[in-house]
Amino acid sequence: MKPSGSIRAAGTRTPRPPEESSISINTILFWAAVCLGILFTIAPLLPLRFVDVFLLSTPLFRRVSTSVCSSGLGAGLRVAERFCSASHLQVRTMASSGAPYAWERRIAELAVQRAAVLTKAVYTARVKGTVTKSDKSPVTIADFGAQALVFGALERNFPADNIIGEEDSGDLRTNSDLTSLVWDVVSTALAETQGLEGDLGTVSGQSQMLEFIDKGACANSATGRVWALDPVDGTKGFLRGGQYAIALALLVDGVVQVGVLGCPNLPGLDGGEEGVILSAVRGQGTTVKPLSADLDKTEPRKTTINAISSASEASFCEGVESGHSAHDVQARIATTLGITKPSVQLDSQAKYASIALGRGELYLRLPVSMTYEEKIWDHAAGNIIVEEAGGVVADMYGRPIDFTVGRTLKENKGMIAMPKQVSEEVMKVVREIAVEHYGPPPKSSL
Ligand SMILES: Nc1ncnc2c1ncn2[C@@H]1O[C@H](COP(=O)(O)O)[C@@H](O)[C@H]1OP(=O)(O)O
Ligand SMILES: [Mg+2]
Repeated sequence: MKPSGSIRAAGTRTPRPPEESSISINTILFWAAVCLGILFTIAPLLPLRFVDVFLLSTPLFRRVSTSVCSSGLGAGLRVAERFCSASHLQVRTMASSGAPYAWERRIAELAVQRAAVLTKAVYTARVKGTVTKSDKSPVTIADFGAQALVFGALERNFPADNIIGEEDSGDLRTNSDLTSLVWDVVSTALAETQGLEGDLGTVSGQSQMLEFIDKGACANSATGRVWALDPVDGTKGFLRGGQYAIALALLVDGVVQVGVLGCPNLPGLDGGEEGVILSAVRGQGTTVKPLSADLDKTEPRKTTINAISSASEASFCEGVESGHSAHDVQARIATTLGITKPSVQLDSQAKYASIALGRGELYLRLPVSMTYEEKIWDHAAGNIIVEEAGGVVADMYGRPIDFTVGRTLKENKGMIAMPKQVSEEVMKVVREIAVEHYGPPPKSSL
């Protein structure tokens, strides 16, 4: 694990790796801006291949353009950008966006999209390389492969950040056949997404793949910048042919600041192709795009939770697995709230995505056992995506979710997500039924 000496003020871009931030003298920046301005201006006149290769693949270009923008000398560059052809949009997006966490959001979206190429291939494949983990839950080659791809992308872009990931390479290191299966799907996904290599990097071979998979062992979620990943959330749904999600979030000092959910099997936008990718940055709202879109060239669409005036109007969703949430308690809550529509059952954080898309209003997740501790990667991305869409997320006692306590959310029990307008009404009913059914909130373990 890398040292956690990476605490930065919320909302600031991750500094480039040490060697990249060394270009800091104003004179160099000024002349770099001038040169880039000239280059961008004459770009359309040059052979496309030369320009693309130069602009998109040289590390020097990335270093200089990042420094130029952050130093405020990017004006010439931005003016020159107007003359550029569409093939440079990738660079323009990277260089000119000043919104907090724009870089993190973009890389997280691209990484989730590339991971989805892999998971979709495994989803339809006959062999999924399923093994059962020590906690009896299933894991497939898609979980391992997607984790390797996403962690490789984080390592390339944010090498000082810490990472919490659901999987580790233990099962692979003792099973070379399984490792080969994972490598097959990783290398295929890399080949199919070559255009992303400049931004996300690659995986050089099986040994680096295992190294990447093991980058998620961080146990501290309270300080510094920490990414949390569930490479295939809802593995049971994934194996059953149901919903699943690739869920990635960035926490800064224990607060979720960025969340991305790739949901390959959710219905598309406007009746389009199946699959959506949602993302949220704290204070900037939640947006959605088709999962298969060219993300740099597609305008994000704002999405908001349905504003209802009474909980009785809600349709509610819950998990499919009766071992993961208490369907009977959820049904009782729904009846008490006056909800008449039957529940919509779907696996994974696709539930958070669905209500953020206005395809349902309420998500109820009451525990089957009070000893179960929800995992940070199962909720961090969904949490910010609902909150930024105008929703409220709380536990069954109405307490906010505490993401500072490590890999599990041990300070909370159960989970509910709802529109702000009815949150008091819903939380009152859920709290009363929770106390009656499970007893009062357990004492804090801190
Ligand atoms: N006993 C349990 N209670 C609540 N959630 C659980 C339980 N066992 C597993 N899970 C988690 O529920 C998530 C899926 O939720 P849903 O059923 O709503 O789709 C998975 O991430 C799964 O974790 P894991 O990935 O470790 O199996
Ligand atoms: Mg999960």
